[in-house]
Amino acid sequence: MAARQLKTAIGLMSGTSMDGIDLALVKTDGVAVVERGPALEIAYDPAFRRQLIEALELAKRIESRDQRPENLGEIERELTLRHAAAVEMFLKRFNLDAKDVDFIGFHGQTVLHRPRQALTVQIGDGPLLARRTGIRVIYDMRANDMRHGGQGAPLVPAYHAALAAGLAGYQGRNVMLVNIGGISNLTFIGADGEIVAFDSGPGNTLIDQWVEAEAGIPFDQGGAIASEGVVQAELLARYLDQRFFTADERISLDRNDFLPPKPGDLGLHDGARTLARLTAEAIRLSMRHLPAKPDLVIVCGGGRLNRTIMADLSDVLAPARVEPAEQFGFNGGSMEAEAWAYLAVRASLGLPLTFPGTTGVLAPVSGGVLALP
Ligand SMILES: Nc1ncnc2c1ncn2[C@@H]1O[C@H](COP(=O)(O)OP(=O)(O)OP(=O)(O)O)[C@@H](O)[C@H]1O
Ligand SMILES: CC(=O)N[C@H]1[C@@H]2OC[C@@H](O2)[C@@H](O)[C@@H]1O[C@H](C)C(=O)O
Repeated sequence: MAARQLKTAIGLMSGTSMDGIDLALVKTDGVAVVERGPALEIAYDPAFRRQLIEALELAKRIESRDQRPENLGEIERELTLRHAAAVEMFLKRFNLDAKDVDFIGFHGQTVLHRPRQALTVQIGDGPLLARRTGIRVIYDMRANDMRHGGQGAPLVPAYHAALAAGLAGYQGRNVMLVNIGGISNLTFIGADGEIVAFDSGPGNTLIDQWVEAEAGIPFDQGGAIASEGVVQAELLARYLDQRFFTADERISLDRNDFLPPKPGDLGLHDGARTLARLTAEAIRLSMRHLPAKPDLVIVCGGGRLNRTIMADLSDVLAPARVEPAEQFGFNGGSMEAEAWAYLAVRASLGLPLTFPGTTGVLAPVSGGVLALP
């Protein structure tokens, strides 16, 4: 059989933390990940971050996915132009030309996600991005999954599985990849190759909102604030009592499904400590949906840099080995962007992006919309 042709793609991710744009280049045949290229993160300035927070508020009024209430359309345009500028910067930085790139995989910014209503909205204008960059863009990769009964998230598991397929020393073992971004999600790859994935609870978003409200800082660097606090058992129990942690069904999450604690007597440190523990306990409890326990847990996303979360995770998942992605030669900060590059190539070939075991979709489906320059 002739070898599949390799494609070069750049993935663009603006995640639920709304901290910036992650970019990564991947060369792939859409099956095996052949080569992971450079990655870059471009932070949003605080003013644009405020606009995105406003966008989440405006989006609450959306009833059908094309609606853009008030100035949401303008924010979408601004977001797209920032992505175009980010691509330009990426190409320049790594000495690449637009014609070296076959596809951009464009996530956009999720502003609303209501899987029960089969409604998911990512702002981001694919055709505008294609015109600005001169590169073919594949965007809106979640919608087709939802049309076929899926949760519309997570989509990264196909990429996690491709990475795990090359993992030395753990073939024939149960491996789990956990992404701790704003929200956390996990992919279990069983010793027999079975893939099960789902959103696993709040990641960093509550911690970010808490330290911002209490101390005016955007995140708990290294988990240092949390490390000085004490877990407040009652508050933790109240969070874990929510349906998400007790129901049999698996459901994907919207950023607003969990809210930070109310300011009051709790205090900065104890709040951050309790929320870090919540992140770990949420992952542990979500694992009730898995067919077996993992031997190895690989952590990616910004939360891997929070030492309090990592220590809690090792604690609650023992005896599993818990390691940051870098321990296995992966880039834990760019994995979602890499995934969007990989998924764009898969979409271009009509290969499935999601599976019954990942989003609950009725049958494996492809997805995405192609925009030409
Ligand atoms: N050095 C650090 N120490 C502690 N936490 C960090 C550090 N760097 C990043 N983070 C946390 O990680 C978050 C960003 O993580 P990431 O970029 O993986 O999220 P995202 O991609 O926006 O979210 P999602 O995966 O939910 O879409 C930050 O908001 C912050 O809370
Ligand atoms: C609707 C949406 O944007 N969901 C995000 C969010 O952030 C993490 C988690 O919730 C995950 O399900 C998903 O993103 C990743 C990239 C995914 O689809 O795999």
